[in-house]
Amino acid sequence: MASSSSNIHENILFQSRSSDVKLQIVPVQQKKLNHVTRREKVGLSFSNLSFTVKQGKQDKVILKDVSGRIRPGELTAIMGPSGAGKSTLLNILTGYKTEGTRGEIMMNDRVRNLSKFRKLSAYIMQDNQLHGNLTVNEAMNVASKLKIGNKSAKDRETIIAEILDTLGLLDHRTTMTSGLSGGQKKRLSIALELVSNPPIMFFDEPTSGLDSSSCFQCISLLKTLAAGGRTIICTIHQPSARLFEMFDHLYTLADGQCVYQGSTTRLVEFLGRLGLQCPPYHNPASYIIEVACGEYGNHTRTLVNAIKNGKEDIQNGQPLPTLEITDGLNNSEKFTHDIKNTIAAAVNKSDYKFENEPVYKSTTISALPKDVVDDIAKGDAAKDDPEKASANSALLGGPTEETATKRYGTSELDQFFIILKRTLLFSRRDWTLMYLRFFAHILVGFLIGALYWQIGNDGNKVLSNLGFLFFNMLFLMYTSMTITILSFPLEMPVLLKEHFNRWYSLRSYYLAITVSDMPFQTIFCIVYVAIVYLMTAQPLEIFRFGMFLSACLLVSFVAQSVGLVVGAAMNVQNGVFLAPVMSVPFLLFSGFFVSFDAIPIYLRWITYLSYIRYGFEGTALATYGFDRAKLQCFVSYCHFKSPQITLEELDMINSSYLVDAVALVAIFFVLRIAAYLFLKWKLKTNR
Ligand SMILES: Nc1ncnc2c1ncn2[C@@H]1O[C@H](COP(=O)(O)OP(=O)(O)OP(=O)(O)O)[C@@H](O)[C@H]1O
Repeated sequence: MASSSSNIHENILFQSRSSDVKLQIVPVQQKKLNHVTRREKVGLSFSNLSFTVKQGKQDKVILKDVSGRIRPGELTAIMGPSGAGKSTLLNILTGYKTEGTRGEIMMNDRVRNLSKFRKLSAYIMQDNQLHGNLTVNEAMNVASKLKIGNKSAKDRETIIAEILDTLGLLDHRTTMTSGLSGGQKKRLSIALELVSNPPIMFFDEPTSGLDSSSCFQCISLLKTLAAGGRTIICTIHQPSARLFEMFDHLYTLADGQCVYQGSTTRLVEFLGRLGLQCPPYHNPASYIIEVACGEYGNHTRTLVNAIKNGKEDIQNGQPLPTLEITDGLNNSEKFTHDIKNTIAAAVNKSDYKFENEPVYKSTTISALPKDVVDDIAKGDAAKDDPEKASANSALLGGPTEETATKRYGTSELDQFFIILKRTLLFSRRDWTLMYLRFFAHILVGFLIGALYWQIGNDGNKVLSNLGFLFFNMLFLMYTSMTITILSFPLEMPVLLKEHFNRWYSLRSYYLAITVSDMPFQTIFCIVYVAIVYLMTAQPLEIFRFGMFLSACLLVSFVAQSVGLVVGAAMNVQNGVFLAPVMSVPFLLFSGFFVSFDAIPIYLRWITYLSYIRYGFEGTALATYGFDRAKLQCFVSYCHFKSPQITLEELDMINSSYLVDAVALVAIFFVLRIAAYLFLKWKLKTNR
């Protein structure tokens, strides 16, 4: 009976939704990850973990001295009412949150080295964070090149096929990520991380937004991953009874304290001992949440004391803890004292072990496919024998030299090229980023060309021509800046996830995105400048055109850098408002509205910061400088017939094009470095 149910589960798990009808006739295939890199098993324990945030002048304690233990080969659920601290605990365990945290986190019974831990773990966040403009295959290729770039292309291909097959995504290889269903996106997020076969995986609400069937598929998948020897931890709100029984281990929080830790099958018994009888046919998962919410009276302290705030771990076959009579307060102070002594002894001896050694057994094991059960059994049997273990399990095996020493799966130079290629690929597919921008440049180019038609050599229309030069700056500034402000913050969540999961360094990423848009921006700018330059009849001399174009290009690159700084420092809403507002002084002090001499001395410094001024001056010098011959005059008197007079009026007679160009290059570099620093800061503070 159990075996047939497991077959059905497996079928449901690995068939696409559209092929439900074939469910009964497709033979069950053994789906195992045989080619992924073998990694060591990771067990995690924590003791007296507290998390405090500042709220105004006061400290708010969110986690209160909780302890716990999470074993490899088990699927662990962190449950609790809303606001109990589930996400906070998960974020601390992943290493995503470090500030404001107190307490010990141990990895395989040794004090955790966060850097080493991050190499072994993967954090799959709630909102999937995928690039919509890549196909499943492309996304997998990028992940594999970044994470296991040392393997041959053929090996990577095999691993990708194996993972996609196992996760039921093989038929969707060519589907765009944006076209996947919620459950498929979740599976793709898992597949991307599975490439490097992390022994410990964290999931923040993996079932949120999924229908009940997809929830079941998702949890079944996590169960299968756990059965392979991995440590799987996820937060979950309130699973159905069917989902709940798939978890091996339950960690329940209420008001920042642990109210239950142990096997899911012992929960009802544990609560019963404390006089909290779960009604028959009532979902135990709902019942513990109701108890934690205080629907049956305030039992939080009793539960916290009974489970010793997570120090007790109720496993199958282990006696339930006896309820200690206390003064009614939780025992955390006593525990803190105890554990500090234990840790101090451990640091001296380096052999710290948790109170209760794990009893590694799952009562829901019969719900799993047979090969998975075999794996668990082998893992169990080989537990005390590392050699046996590495031979038997898909996951086991000590860390290789590589995983032990290298921070990333590939060199930073390779990372740069892989990210560059990926960015170019989805830029090419991004309608707004590419085609709309291209059409906007052409359209505005022709409009401006028509408006200022053939005025460039007319001595009577010099002021209008200066207006044209200024408008060029305005247009190039806004288009380059706003597109970056709009698109860059959208990248942030993906960057946060990938960078946290050690796909690449921030340096490689930043360099790649810095370089990636330049070719497109250059082409758009050349097309625009060529159109307006010819239509407005500016001097037809190659060197003047070259200088004019260079000044325009530099201004658009600088404006793009401003967009990057704003995009890195704030969200889209604030950026879209603030960036244009902040640009106003630069426009005012560009030299077009007020000449330099007319500006009050105490405000002149702003002109030195105005990149628009350097751009405007550069194009004006390219147009009227370098001994340009007198303009034509079609009326009786043209005041600006001589280009010299125009430059004198603009206070540019002694200006140097070279100085303008160097200033623009310098501002460009300063802004790019500033954007990098903002990004670095944001990656830190966003956690
Ligand atoms: N940075 C912070 N500043 C202030 N309060 C915070 C901060 N982070 C978390 N909290 C508070 O801590 C409590 C626990 O938050 P957490 O997100 O961990 O809860 P949760 O159990 O995951 O809730 P939910 O199920 O609703 O997501 C909440 O009351 C939350 O408002």
